[in-house]
Amino acid sequence: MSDQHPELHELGWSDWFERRAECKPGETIARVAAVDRDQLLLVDQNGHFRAKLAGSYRYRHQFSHELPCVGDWVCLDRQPGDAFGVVHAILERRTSLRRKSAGNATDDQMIAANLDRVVIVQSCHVDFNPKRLERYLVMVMDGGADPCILLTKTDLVEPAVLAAQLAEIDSIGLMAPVLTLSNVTRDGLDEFKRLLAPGKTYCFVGSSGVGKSTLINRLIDRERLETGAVSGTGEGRHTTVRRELIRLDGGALVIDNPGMREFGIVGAESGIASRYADIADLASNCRYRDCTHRGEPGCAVRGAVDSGDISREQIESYLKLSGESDFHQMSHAEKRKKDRDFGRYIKSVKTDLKNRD
Ligand SMILES: Nc1nc2c(ncn2[C@@H]2O[C@H](COP(=O)(O)OP(=O)(O)OP(=O)(O)O)[C@@H](O)[C@H]2O)c(=O)[nH]1
Ligand SMILES: [Zn+2]
Repeated sequence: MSDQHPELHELGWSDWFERRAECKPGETIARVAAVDRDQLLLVDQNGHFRAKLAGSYRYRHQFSHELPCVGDWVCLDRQPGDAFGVVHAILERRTSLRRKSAGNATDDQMIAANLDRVVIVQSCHVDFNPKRLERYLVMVMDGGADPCILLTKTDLVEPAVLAAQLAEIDSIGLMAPVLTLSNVTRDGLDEFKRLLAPGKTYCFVGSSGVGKSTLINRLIDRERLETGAVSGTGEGRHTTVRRELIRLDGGALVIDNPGMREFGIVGAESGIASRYADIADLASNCRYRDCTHRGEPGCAVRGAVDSGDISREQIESYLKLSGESDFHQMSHAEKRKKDRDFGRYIKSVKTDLKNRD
């Protein structure tokens, strides 16, 4: 299909969405920049504007994960002169970050959608905790986004301490990039900025106090954060909405909202880890010891996909998480070691999740 929305690429649009856009004639596409109760702040090639969800959409979609969240792409109706656009559809999400509900997956709370990379931030000073890092990793991968690990406050520890932490992360054997920086000395800041590609969407998760806001303020100039709010009058109510989807000078998009801050603190994610553990168990039944689960005969993992026991998405994120995309390039001994390490890793995450509450 030809690209019908070149002007949206700076906002994160891609062929993936183009193939799934099912807008009716006359409807346009925009991205959700913030959600404020029943009002949406949208952005398209012409700038920011307000919108509401069509009553019919609300009627047909009652689960919380079906409601728009920041980062979503929507189809809307907006006549010239209208104060509000009317949103009729939300495009399929390529990735998401969601807070798992204790009960049904349909009650999951969406935090943000269509993130390309989630930066998991820990301070190397007092916050460093590999177990927590692993939990974040599993949650990020479960939503389909690529993770990246960032250690902040390098100015507060001796180089040897930092080196030991990096070695510990390395021993987990994940393929996610690991970066370090100090918001104070700005050491590592330029390297980190190089990771941010134009038209890609990023967000930052991690415990309170690790330096997420400080870093985001370094990336955006402060002024834009404060004047980023858009005022408007909605049915007699005067409100101000702070933009949560921010475009950096280099063209990368950053989502920053309060939900991010709480992400990972809430429990009940053990379902995810046990799902991965199930796949790891299955893999031990594959005919070939070094099966990559990418089409070998006698593959138990593919078998489970074919019979519908596990979804293709789960397998994809499992393969990503286990780093098995690089698997076939390893020697036999390396593969054996990796299998063992990953099995152990998954078990530790699972145990850790169990022990948490
Ligand atoms: N020494 C040092 N201090 C830092 C660094 N980055 C942030 N800080 C300080 O750490 C404190 C917390 O930083 P924030 O940016 O507010 O942390 P946060 O992750 O946004 O925290 P929440 O908003 O609660 O999620 C502030 O006092 C910062 O000045 C760093 O690289 N080195
Ligand atoms: Zn297999």
